[in-house]
Formats: sequence, C-alpha cells, structure tokens
Amino acid sequence: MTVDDWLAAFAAELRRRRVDPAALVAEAATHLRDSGRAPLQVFGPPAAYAVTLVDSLRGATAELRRAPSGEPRLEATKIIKRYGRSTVLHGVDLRVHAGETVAIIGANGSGKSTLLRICAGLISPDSGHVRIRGTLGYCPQDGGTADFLTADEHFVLVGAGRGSSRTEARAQGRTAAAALDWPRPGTSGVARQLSGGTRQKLNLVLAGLGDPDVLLLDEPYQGFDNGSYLDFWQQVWRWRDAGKAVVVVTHRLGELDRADAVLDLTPGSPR
Ligand SMILES: Nc1ncnc2c1ncn2[C@@H]1O[C@H](COP(=O)(O)OP(=O)(O)OP(=O)(O)O)[C@@H](O)[C@H]1O
Repeated sequence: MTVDDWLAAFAAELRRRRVDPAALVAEAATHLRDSGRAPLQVFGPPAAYAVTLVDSLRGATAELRRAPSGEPRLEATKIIKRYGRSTVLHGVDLRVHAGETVAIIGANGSGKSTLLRICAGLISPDSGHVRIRGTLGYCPQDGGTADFLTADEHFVLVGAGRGSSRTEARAQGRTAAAALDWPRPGTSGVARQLSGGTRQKLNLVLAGLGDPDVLLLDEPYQGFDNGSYLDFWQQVWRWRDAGKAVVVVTHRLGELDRADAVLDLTPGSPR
C-alpha cells in the first residue's frame, strides 16, 4: 500500500466518522515522511488507526467541553435584524459566560456575521438588545487591517486604544503572533504585502490585544495552514481557561466538539 493510498483511506474513514480529516492527514503525512517507513508498519491499517484516533479525540474533547460556571459576559436577547423586506435574524438569543466558548454555525447567509457585528456594536438590531460586561475584541471575517501600516504599527495603534503603551502593545502583539506560527511580524512589511492567511493572523492578534473579556471571532482562521489552525484553537482554549467569553463563527462542522456550546442559525434549526 503506497503512502498516498494509505492517506486516502485514512481520510475517507475520518470523513465517514464526521471528523474533518485535513489536520490529522497532514500530521500523519509528516510523520510518515519523517520516519521513511511504510504506513502499515507505522500506523497499521488506515481504518483501524482512524477509529482509534477518533475515539481518543472524542474522549479528549469531551473532557475539554464543560458547562459554564462564570458570570454571563455577553447577552444578546431576542435579536431581530431586517435588510429591506428580508428578515435575517428572527429573535435570536445568545448568552456566553466567562470561561466559555460558543460556536455559531449556519448556512451561508443565515446571519452569523450580522449577529456578530450586532454584538460588536457595529450595526444596530431592529429590536432586541445586547449587553456586554467587560471589554471587547472583535476579529472580522475580512478587512479590519490598514493596507499601508506594518504589523507593529497596527499593534501600537490598536494597543493605544486599549490603554497599552507602545512597548507593551508591540510586545503583546509579537508574542501573540508567534503563538500563531508567525514568528517575526516586525519584519513582514505593510499589511497589503501580507498573504491572506497572515493578514487574518494580524486581525486575530489585534482582537486579543489589551486582553479583552469578550472575544468575537468571525471565521478567523481563513487561509491558515493546518498548523496555524491548530494553534488557533490552542489560543481559543487559553482565552477560555483565562476566563474569557469566546464566540467563534465557523463552517467546520466536524470540529464543534472544540466549543462548549453551539448556536445554529440555520432557519428551522432548534435553538
Ligand atoms: N448591509 C447589508 N445590506 C443588505 N443585506 C445584507 C447586508 N449585510 C448582510 N446582508 C444580507 O444578510 C444575510 C446574512 O448575511 P451574513 O453575512 O450575516 O450571513 P452569514 O451567515 O455570515 O453568511 P456566510 O456563511 O456566507 O459568511 C445575507 O443574505 C446578506 O446578503
């Protein structure tokens, strides 16, 4: 069995078990390349390895998932939003506690970004209200950076708005960037020269500057490679364990176990 055949069978079994294969296949491929040995010798039959891995991952994520115990940090109540004649949000409730991660899912156009923008105070609902207790960081789906500023200049600018000195903001930004596998943001040039994934890392770092209590992340990992994607979830768990309330809009349904609760905005889905 060739490495490619083994990886394809491994990915197929993961998909059958409703687990996104991308990160696990990449990890197995790297391991096989490094070992230089036949996949059957290293991992055994692909389906059996997939089953073992899925079982252990499910056990691990079940332990990671927990009921909220902190105070509510974000409460959005009976949110209704219309654009023209079309009602996008029909009385949505969202409550996120300190130390909790909530994933927002839903079909394209179901209003995920709209709800996050309402929670961030960027647009107003037609009715309903939002209450945030503490400070807020928001990572938009795209945009959010200034083309002609460097990463350091972004850190200083956004840090200043959150009460950090230049030195503090730069140090915090660089440390957060390194945790997302972006080791030297200070030498990366202006934002418009960054790759899409790196620009999104900049957005995510900016959202976390100044240590906000509530983080609203709108598909923040678009363009991330697999390693950075895993780093992203490590960062989310660090935030959660530090008592932050974290909201992540996501399309990766195979990975909902990573969140403590899920809000599905697909019309007709139970809330
Ligand atoms: N400023 C606007 N004016 C008019 N319609 C809008 C506006 N912003 C969003 N919409 C519409 O509202 C609906 C919800 O959009 P939104 O971007 O919130 O959905 P989404 O669930 O985030 O979608 P996706 O999964 O594609 O990112 C869409 O039909 C969109 O076209």
